[in-house]
Amino acid sequence: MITIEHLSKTYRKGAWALLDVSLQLDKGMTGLLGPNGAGKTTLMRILATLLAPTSGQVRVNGISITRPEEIRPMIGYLPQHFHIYPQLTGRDYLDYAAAMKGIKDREARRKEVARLLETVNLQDKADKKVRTYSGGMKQRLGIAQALLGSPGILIVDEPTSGLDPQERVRFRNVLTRFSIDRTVLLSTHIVADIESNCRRIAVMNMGRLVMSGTLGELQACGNGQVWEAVLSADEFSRVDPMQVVSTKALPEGILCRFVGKKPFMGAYPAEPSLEDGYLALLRRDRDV
Ligand SMILES: Nc1ncnc2c1ncn2[C@@H]1O[C@H](COP(=O)(O)OP(=O)(O)OP(=O)(O)O)[C@@H](O)[C@H]1O
Repeated sequence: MITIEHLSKTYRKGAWALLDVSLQLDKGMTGLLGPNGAGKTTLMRILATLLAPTSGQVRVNGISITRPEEIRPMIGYLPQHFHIYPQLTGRDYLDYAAAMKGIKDREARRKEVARLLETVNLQDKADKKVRTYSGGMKQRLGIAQALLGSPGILIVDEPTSGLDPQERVRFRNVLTRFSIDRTVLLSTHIVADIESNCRRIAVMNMGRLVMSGTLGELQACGNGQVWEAVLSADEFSRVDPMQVVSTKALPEGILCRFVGKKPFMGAYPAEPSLEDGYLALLRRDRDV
């Protein structure tokens, strides 16, 4: 369990990258959602003890992150961008990463690496060089690296950007399996990644936590805020494009969806999706 209390971070001469964030993360997968620059990576790097906060407290299973040597064995971290030497094989890379994590005994390392290669379903490619891996295979290798030593907490930063849909689904399934008996924090700006995986959601915007709750609660943020209308091409050309969140071509015209205030008289109310709830929440936050 992770308890975050009044956490703030400012980079040198910068604005607040995090401002007074308080949040509790329990077992299971929590989705961390937010637009670019919301503060997700900053928060995750602090939790992984790679960055010191400016103020506030974080406890991992009751231990303060001011004691990183005690925290690090409990946490696996997959950063947004991670470097693997392309000349190494997947197996050699994991062996190296296991040595860096302090698994000194060669036989113990061999067993741990074999176990993780199987877990992320890379055993057939284990002895191929990383430069021959697809994006999804590299991400799975990244997850294997984060799982070295079986940490109870997994922090994964925007894992599916750049993956094709098939790889995304495979990667999500691997993560879902791990979240059953672990605390997993998964950051993304792709709402669909959260929808299929997460029990709970935290939404950040401009360094602040603007919502924390269930998927249903986020979806409900769109209640009374979602509108649809079928427009002709001419009518569509006169609509402010910033107001339209999606369109669909129909035989009778263009079905447009709007989030926010009723855009014009002829628009009719529609049921919000999770994405609509998220957009409504961000718009409300921007307008206050
Ligand atoms: N090393 C740094 N030095 C100065 N400012 C930084 C640094 N890293 C991040 N920031 C700033 O802190 C804020 C939060 O950035 P952060 O990377 O945490 O957001 P994010 O939600 O992870 O964004 P993205 O989805 O684009 O990865 C941004 O305004 C960013 O410009």
